[in-house]
Amino acid sequence: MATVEASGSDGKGQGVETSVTYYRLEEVAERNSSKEIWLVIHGRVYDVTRFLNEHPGGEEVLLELAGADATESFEDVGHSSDAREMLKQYYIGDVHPDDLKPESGSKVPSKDNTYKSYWSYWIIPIIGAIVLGFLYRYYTSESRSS
Ligand code: HEM
Repeated sequence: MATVEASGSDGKGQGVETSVTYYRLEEVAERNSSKEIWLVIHGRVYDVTRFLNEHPGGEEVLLELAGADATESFEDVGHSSDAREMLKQYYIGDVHPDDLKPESGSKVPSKDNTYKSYWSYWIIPIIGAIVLGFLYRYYTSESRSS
């Protein structure tokens, strides 16, 4: 089982391979100067302080996103697989589950909406057909009786 630290302050895994340190977004946001730069990419926290001068894309872009979620910018650049491999060196932990954007959560209501729209899509024509059936029977029975 993973050892979970609810709020890491030093980011050390204490040598346990399976341990995950969770960081609140507030903690990440504090690391936003050139002294210490943390970034969030795909829900993972990276300490890129020592990478600042080595980044082929320059230090400015990292400084701009310091303490924030850089997922979109990281993906927009189309980083190579080598760049993605490099991420591992700077990984210090995960964003606390309570702070994760409801990416999967938002799928549930959208599924619900699809479900609802699916029903409204079918129920209206079905009710319409039933009403038309009744009207047809009503008029045909009336014309027969007169
Ligand atoms: C720890 C995070 C990051 C790592 C390890 C990383 C690594 C790299 C590497 C290895 C390259 C060379 C090209 C490649 O191999 O893809 C690169 C280029 C670049 N990176 Fe990053 N990067 C990181 C974060 C970011 C972020 C957050 C941005 C924000 C926009 C960014 C913007 C760029 C740009 C603009 C280039 C230059 C692309 C080019 O000239 O073709 N990088 N990065």
